[in-house]
Amino acid sequence: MGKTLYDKLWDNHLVEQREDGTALIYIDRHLLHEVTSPQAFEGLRLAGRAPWRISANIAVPDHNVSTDRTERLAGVQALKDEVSRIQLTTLDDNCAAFDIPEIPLDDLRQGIVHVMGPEQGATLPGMTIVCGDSHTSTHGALGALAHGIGTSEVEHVLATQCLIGRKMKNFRIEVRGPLGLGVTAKDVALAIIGKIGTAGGTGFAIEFAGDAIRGLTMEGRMSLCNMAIEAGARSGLIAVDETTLEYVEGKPYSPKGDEWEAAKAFWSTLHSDDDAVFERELVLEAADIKPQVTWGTSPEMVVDIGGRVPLMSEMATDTARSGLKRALDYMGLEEGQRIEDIEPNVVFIGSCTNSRIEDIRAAAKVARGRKVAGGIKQALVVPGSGLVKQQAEAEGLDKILLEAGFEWREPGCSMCLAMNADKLSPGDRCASTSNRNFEGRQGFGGRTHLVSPAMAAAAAVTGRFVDVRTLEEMS
Ligand SMILES: CC(C)[C@H](C(=O)O)[C@@H](O)C(=O)O
Ligand code: SF4
Repeated sequence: MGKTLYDKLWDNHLVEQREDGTALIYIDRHLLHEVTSPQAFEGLRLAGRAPWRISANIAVPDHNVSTDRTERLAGVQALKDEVSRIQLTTLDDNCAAFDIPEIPLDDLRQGIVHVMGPEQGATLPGMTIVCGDSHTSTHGALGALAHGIGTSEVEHVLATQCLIGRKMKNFRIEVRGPLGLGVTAKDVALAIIGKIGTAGGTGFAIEFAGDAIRGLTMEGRMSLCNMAIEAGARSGLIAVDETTLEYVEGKPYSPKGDEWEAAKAFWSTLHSDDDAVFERELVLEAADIKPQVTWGTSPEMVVDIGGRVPLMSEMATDTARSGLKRALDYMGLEEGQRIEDIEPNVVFIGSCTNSRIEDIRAAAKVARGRKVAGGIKQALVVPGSGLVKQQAEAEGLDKILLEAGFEWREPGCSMCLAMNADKLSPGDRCASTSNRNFEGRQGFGGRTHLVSPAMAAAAAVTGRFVDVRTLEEMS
């Protein structure tokens, strides 16, 4: 019987399979950030242990960093927020004490851990990759087995380079046919979650397949795998192809010379066999996927831009009715309200879902020659890393965005979650390219609508949600 891509990656890293279903797997790459590493380092300290394989680790600050240029230039010690300052200095101190390679805050390569990894070639096909962060699923876009771990597991991986786990089941989601103009990987991710729900992928590793997926750039593939966790799956995967190899070639940590040739030959085997068996399969037609907007407090509360908020009468059960009521109350929306009548007052373009160069290009394309609408009090564009920022500036994208009235910030998680100075105020309504719209996610009382970068930029320049495909430049 053939193997799935996930089966191959699992088997290649299996150290020991136990009869009770648990297994020990070897971890090739461990990414660290400031939020989930302090207790792990403390654990090592208390146990008198040292990291097992120093070179497998790479750390970067991202969640608590300031995205304000002046504050950034002043350095970590000058950071106004005390909690953030402690988090960041603790990461620096721990990396220094345990010899862990760290990309510091003032380094051009600094950025959101899930943007930095692939960019540096720290993420490579065929690897097992973990990080104390649920969006580690992002890295599966390169044909790696990648998932988030908890803080105690961070300590375990540091100490042993291994992880105890259970094999997941295989779920293939095939998206057939080309995506329409103005429809992006983000829309595919949201449409899938709208269909299967936030628990639809629980217990599975999802392999995204089909020509719509093969047609995505690496940036798009990362956006999609990033959101596998929002569909309940700890890992998202995409088979290695020419697009993957082209992306990986020449990255700082990528193999070179003969090693590159050998790696390439091996990586080319990293796809599901024709006769591989998936426990669950789903097929979607790309032509049916339109730009998506979430209206509620879970990523599965999502509709097409042309759609409307559900009606109470459409809910089948009392639980569904009270769930809808609660979401509508929090979001300040009416049942049946048209999405195109919703007016955000904040726009956030960034996060590990959508802060790569192609995302900034998409936003700038919509912003070019237009102005941020009067009702928008803040429109932030936050590149995912210093390298993305540099590339965008080389292409003049910062100028286009600034000209239109957007703010152009320093890299970090920013307004994706309220762990730094970029926050929504109670009642703010944000068109956001991030991945979670839970209550309070972007700040206490803040309301989040998840969209693609082009849709967020369109909302910024029109002051309401609008089908980006109807804006002149896109047609
Ligand atoms: C802080 C971290 C543990 C968390 C995660 O695991 O995802 C964060 O990145 C998030 O997006 O909520
Ligand atoms: S950008 Fe958001 S989702 Fe991604 S790692 Fe940071 S906080 Fe988590």
